[in-house]
Amino acid sequence: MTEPLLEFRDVRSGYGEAVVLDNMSLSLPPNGSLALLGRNGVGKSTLLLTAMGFVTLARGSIHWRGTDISWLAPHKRAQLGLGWVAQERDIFASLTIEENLTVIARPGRWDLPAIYRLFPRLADRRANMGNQLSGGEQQMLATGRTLMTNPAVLLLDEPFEGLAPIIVEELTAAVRQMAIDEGIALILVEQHAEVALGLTQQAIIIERGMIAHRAASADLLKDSVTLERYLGLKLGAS
Ligand SMILES: Nc1ncnc2c1ncn2[C@@H]1O[C@H](COP(=O)(O)OP(=O)(O)OP(=O)(O)O)[C@@H](O)[C@H]1O
Repeated sequence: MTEPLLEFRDVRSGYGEAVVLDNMSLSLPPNGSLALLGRNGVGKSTLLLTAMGFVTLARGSIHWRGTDISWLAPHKRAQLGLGWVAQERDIFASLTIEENLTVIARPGRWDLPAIYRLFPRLADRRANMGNQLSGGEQQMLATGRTLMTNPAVLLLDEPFEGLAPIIVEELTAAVRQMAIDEGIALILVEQHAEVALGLTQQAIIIERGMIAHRAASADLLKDSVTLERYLGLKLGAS
């Protein structure tokens, strides 16, 4: 059996005394893709922050290719190949697009030409400053900047939030290319469940910090009862 790329074993984590995630066990194979679904505030972003080491573990362990990384600092996890794209996007406002892309780059197949092929909008605006970008361009830049570190897994936190439908389509195509064509593993936190399920192989639904449901994404997409029960989603109406 292939060793998982990233594994959570019975993880409990949170902020200070407040437990947000509990009994969290999941396993992401190399080239795997996982949608994290759930209503607002159930702990999806906290799961990504826990994977990166920004949120401290209270119990359990986190493993990368079989090695326990539970106590490794976030920048060390990034060096191992965990590529996190924050919900806030965190663009450097006083740097150009090109400078934003190269500032934390590491050698690999994702270099400037590859990012510009994936996001032609960024190529057109390469000299624009970070504070002169639309929300969609910021998201492309945040994603491109993380790809420039040549990660083995991308952790995307609500990448489509607040974006116009045409931009969502462009980004969806890019994510599909990364995940399906390029084989980068992916954990995708997303409010648009139908979009997330269309981009991933597996899905979990989180409720009050615990896994309430696991399924293959294609199966969950057809499971209107579960989607409505946990997400309040009526199929075709999202
Ligand atoms: N820095 C923090 N300090 C204390 N509590 C926090 C902090 N960040 C998040 N929380 C709390 O942790 C819980 C889970 O938040 P989290 O952002 O992980 O949820 P989420 O599922 O990603 O929600 P959303 O879809 O709204 O982003 C919430 O109750 C939230 O208020």
